[in-house]
Amino acid sequence: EQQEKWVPRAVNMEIIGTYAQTELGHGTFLRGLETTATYDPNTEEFVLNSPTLTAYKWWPGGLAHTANHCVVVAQLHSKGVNHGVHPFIVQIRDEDTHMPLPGVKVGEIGPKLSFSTANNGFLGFDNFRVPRDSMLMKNAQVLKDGTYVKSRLSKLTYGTMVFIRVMIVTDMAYYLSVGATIAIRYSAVRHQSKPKENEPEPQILDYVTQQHKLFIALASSHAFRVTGQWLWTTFVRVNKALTSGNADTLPELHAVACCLKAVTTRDAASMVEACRMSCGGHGYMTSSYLPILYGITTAACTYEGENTVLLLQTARSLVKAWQKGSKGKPLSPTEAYLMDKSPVPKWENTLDGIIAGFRRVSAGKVQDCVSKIDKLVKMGTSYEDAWNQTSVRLVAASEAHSRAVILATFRAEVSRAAAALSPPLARVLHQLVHLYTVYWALERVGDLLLYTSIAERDVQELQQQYEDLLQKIRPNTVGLVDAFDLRDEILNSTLGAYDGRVYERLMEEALKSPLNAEPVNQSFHKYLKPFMQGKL
Ligand SMILES: CCCCCCCCCCCCCC(=O)SCCNC(=O)CCNC(=O)[C@H](O)C(C)(C)COP(=O)(O)OP(=O)(O)OC[C@H]1O[C@@H](n2cnc3c(N)ncnc32)[C@H](O)[C@@H]1OP(=O)(O)O
Ligand SMILES: Cc1cc2nc3c(=O)[nH]c(=O)nc-3n(C[C@H](O)[C@H](O)[C@H](O)COP(=O)(O)OP(=O)(O)OC[C@H]3O[C@@H](n4cnc5c(N)ncnc54)[C@H](O)[C@@H]3O)c2cc1C
Repeated sequence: EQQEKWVPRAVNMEIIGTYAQTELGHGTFLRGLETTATYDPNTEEFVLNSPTLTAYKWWPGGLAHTANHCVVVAQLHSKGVNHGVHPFIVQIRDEDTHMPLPGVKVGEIGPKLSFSTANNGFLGFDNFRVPRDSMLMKNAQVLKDGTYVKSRLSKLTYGTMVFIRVMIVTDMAYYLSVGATIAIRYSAVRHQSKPKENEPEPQILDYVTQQHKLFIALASSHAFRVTGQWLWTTFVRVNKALTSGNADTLPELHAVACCLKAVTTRDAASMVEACRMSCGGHGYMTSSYLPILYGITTAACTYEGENTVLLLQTARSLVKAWQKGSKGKPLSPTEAYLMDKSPVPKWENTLDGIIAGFRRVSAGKVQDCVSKIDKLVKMGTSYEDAWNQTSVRLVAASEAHSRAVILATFRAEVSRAAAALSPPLARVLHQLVHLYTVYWALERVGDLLLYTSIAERDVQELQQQYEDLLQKIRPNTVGLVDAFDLRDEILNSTLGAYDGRVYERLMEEALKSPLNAEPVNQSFHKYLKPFMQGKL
């Protein structure tokens, strides 16, 4: 009945909430969170407290001035025992006056790289009492007398984070579609330089280096949208199993959500930055929206699980899978390829050949990690230290695994959908799959040379395939970004507007600057003039 109590009020916006988990002192290590929730059986209440400065919640979006409730993650104490972190729904502001309630200290954390509208806040409790039913009791419970009833699976507390990580993959597809639309439309409008003296300045979109910078962002948007849909379907299936008490598929979902969130956010941030730089000086204008878009995508590399930490979570799963598989036990579908012990096949410069190559790279890296860890442990190093000393390789193995998942999913889903598409559209989408796959083969050619039978002539041929694909995709580029159908109001960009009136829009925006309100700014009279007269 807790959902009946809280959900309708949240849906109709009586409750405006946020997720208050991260503290000044801990964001990654959840078992180290310091906020306490101590059960008082005499009053059937929890007493929330921030015992130290580092216990203050810090970062939750909307916490500073918007939220009047929040989900607080705190160490649950009852009958003198600490049962670990649990979620509590807590009202922090009066619903009429919006004043912080007594015992609640809340405020804004200050300027950030971007997300300037998110009023991320801090929150401290001074022995703040909440009723027993504030504890979200879907998984674990505390009875009236303070008896703690354990969840059947402690990690279910972490379920919110899996959900958001799943959603973030699709978010990155969207942000890349915005960045690609702005940069490609601008590149179609911008003319620059004179490679041929007797011809007009060409569109910068005709420079192959510009195509190299931008087409991968376009292709990645589709790759991440398709992968995000696959991941969501997987999430729904796992959650259905969880509701019937079967948690067998949760570890695989956690592992694949971690590495896909990490890889898609890092790619999105770096590709949006490439979109910005491909627009020259005008890409550095806030009015282009690209700097803001970079701020949004790079934040995703940190929030909802810092990328390195998440890649190491996946690596933990890959190492365990390797050890399980080596004992002949069955592996999860996404990790089953790790046990492919067949001899390394002759390299093929085909999509299937490249996907198989990435699986070989991932399996080879995982095997190398397991060998290094085993060797260190045999020499007397603790497992934890051996893990840490191998962690750079573990992250690389995780990335290779993630790339293999994306490549295979993108190819499979487009091939499946192609049958229902017009031949011209199917052809263009296949070109994007091909470009994405060959791009990453070239980006990771060192790994392929180490773990597959790819030869120098294959690499030369892949480079030529890549350059041919840039040429094939060029005529459809503007059509492909128009197909994202992003309205000008959403793009919010002087460079990406549908009508292509870039220069007029740049000047219109510039004239809105408060510094253009008067021909001589008062700073001249206050600082420059006295300085020039030697009076400062
Ligand atoms: C509407 C949608 C909107 C989309 C987004 C919009 C923008 C959003 C705007 C901004 C929003 C930003 C909002 C925010 O930023 S909210 C704050 C986000 N914060 C985090 O993500 C914290 C990250 N840290 C952790 O998750 C944990 O501390 C980790 C995992 C690192 C270690 O933790 P711990 O030390 O306790 O665990 P362990 O490593 O010993 O592993 C122990 C076992 O547990 C398993 N395990 C671990 N985790 C999970 C899991 N989750 N599901 C299932 N299983 C899990 C694990 O596989 C292992 O299994 P085994 O190997 O023992 O079998
Ligand atoms: C824009 C934004 C919005 C946010 N919104 C929210 C929100 O709404 N609610 C909320 O609760 N939180 C929110 N956060 C906080 C976010 O979840 C944390 O910042 C994130 O979990 C990382 O934790 P941290 O900041 O403590 O970094 P740390 O974990 O301290 O990371 C610092 C460095 O230490 C490394 N490191 C840490 N642990 C390990 C390890 N075990 N192995 C190897 N390296 C390690 C990391 O890789 C990283 O390089 C937000 C953050 C941002 C930037």
